[in-house]
Amino acid sequence: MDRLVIEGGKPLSGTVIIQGAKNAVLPIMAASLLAEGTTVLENVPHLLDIEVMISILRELGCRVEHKGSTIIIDTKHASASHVPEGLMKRMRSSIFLMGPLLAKYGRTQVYQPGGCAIGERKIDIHLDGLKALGASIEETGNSIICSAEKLVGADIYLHFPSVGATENIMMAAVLAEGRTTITNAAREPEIQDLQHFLNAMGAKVLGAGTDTITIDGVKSLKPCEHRVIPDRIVTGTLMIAAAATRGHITLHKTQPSHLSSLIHVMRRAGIQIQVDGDIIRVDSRVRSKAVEKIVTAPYPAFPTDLQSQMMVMLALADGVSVIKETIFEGRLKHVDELSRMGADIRVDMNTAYIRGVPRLYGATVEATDLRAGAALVIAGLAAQGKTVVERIHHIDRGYERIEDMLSLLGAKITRLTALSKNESYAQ
Ligand SMILES: CC(=O)N[C@H]1[C@@H](OP(=O)(O)OP(=O)(O)OC[C@H]2O[C@@H](n3ccc(=O)[nH]c3=O)[C@H](O)[C@@H]2O)O[C@H](CO)[C@@H](O)[C@@H]1O
Ligand SMILES: C=C(OP(=O)(O)O)C(=O)O
Repeated sequence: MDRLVIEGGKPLSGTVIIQGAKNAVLPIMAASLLAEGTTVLENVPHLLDIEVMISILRELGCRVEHKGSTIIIDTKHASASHVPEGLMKRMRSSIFLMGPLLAKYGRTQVYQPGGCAIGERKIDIHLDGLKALGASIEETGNSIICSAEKLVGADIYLHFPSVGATENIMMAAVLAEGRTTITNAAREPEIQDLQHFLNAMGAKVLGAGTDTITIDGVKSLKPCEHRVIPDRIVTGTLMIAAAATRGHITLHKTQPSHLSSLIHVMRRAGIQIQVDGDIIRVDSRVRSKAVEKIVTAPYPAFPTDLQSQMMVMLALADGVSVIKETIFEGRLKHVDELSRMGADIRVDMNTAYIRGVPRLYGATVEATDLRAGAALVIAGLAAQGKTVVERIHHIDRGYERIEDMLSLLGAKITRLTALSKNESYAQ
C-alpha cells in the first residue's frame, strides 16, 4: 500500500483551487440512472470512491468516461438491477444505488455497504423510507432485495436526519406516484446539490437545505448537465492545515456559506479568515487559542468530517479544548496516532479533552479512516521532523492526490508507491 512521507515544520503558503465535492458527486452519479441517455457532470475529482461508483455503473450496463474533471454517463444500455456484493462492500456510498434502481426497475438486489470503520452505520432509516413508499424489503444475510409494483408518495419522518437516507428517499420518490414529504430531513449542502440535479432532470423537488423536503413524483426524467458544488470538507481541511502550520493560504472556487461553523470556530481560536466571494483567505501566523467546546452534529453545526482535522489544530493550540463527537461512535481512532506524535489528548466516551502542546514530533502513523488520515497529514505538516502516513488508500477516497495539492502550498510531501507486497517503494 502507498504511504506519504512528510518533512514537517514548514508553514503552508500559496493558492489552491478546490475540487468538487465527493459527497455531492456520489449520489448524483447514482441518480443519473433515473434517466435514459447521457448525463454530463462537471467538477468531478479523481477519487477512489468515484472509481468504485464508475465500476458499479458499468456493471449495471452504463458507459462511463471520466476525462479531466468531467464525467459522462450514458445509461442507454443499462439494464441490470443487481449490484455485485464485492463492489457494494468497497464503500458506504454504494447504498445510493438502492433508491434509483428501485425507482427505475421496481426491483433491486444490493448488499450491506462497506466503507470506513467509524461506527455501526446502519441503513434502517433508508429501508424504512423505501418501505413507506411501498417497497417490500427482504433481508437475507448481507443481501437486500427491494421490490415494489409501484412506488407511491408518502409522509416520511426520519428519526435522525440521515444524509444518505434523505438522498436515497429523494431519489426513489422522484418517480413515485403523488407527493412525498420528508420531515426531519438532513440539511447538508450536498442534498441541495442533489435537488438541483434532480430538478434539472425534470423532477419536482423543493425544500432541500431545510428540514422538510417535498417531492412531487413525475412520470419520467431526462438526462442533464450539472456542475458539482465545491468540496467543503477539502476546503476545511486546508483551512485547518494552514492554521496548524501557522501559514497563510488562499483558496479559490470555494462556497464559504457551507463552512460557517468552521469559520466561526477558527475565528474564536484567533485565526484570521477573510471571505471574498468564492475566495477564502486564512492567515494564522501566531499560535491559535484553545476552543472551549466543539460538538459535531448535523449541518449546519460543526461537521463530523472535520472533527479529526480540527483536533490537530487544537492539539497545538494554547490551552485546553474539548471536542464531543456525536455522529459516529468510532471516530476518535486518530487520537492514539496523534498521541504517538506528542499530542496530549484524553478521551472519555465520545469526548476528547485536548491540552495543547507547543509542538508535535514526526512519527510513523496509520490512517484508520479517511478524515483521520487527513488529520495525520496535517499533524505531519506541522510536526518537527519526518512523518510517514501509512494506509493512505483511505485518504485517496476523498482527496484528489493530496500530496500534489499540499505541494502547491509549499509542503514537503511525497507519495511512495508500493511496488510489491514485500514493502519495496518507489517515489
Ligand atoms: C457519502 C456521504 O455523504 N457521506 C457523509 C454522510 O454519510 P451517511 O449518509 O452515511 O451519514 P448519516 O447522516 O446517514 O449517518 C449519521 C448517523 O446516523 C446513523 N444512521 C444512518 C442511517 C441509518 O439508516 N441509520 C442510522 O442509524 C449512522 O450510523 C450515523 O451514526 O453523512 C455523514 C454525516 O454528516 C458524513 O460523515 C459522511 O461523510
Ligand atoms: C465518512 C465519510 O465518507 P463516507 O460516508 O463515504 O464513508 C467522509 O467523507 O468523511
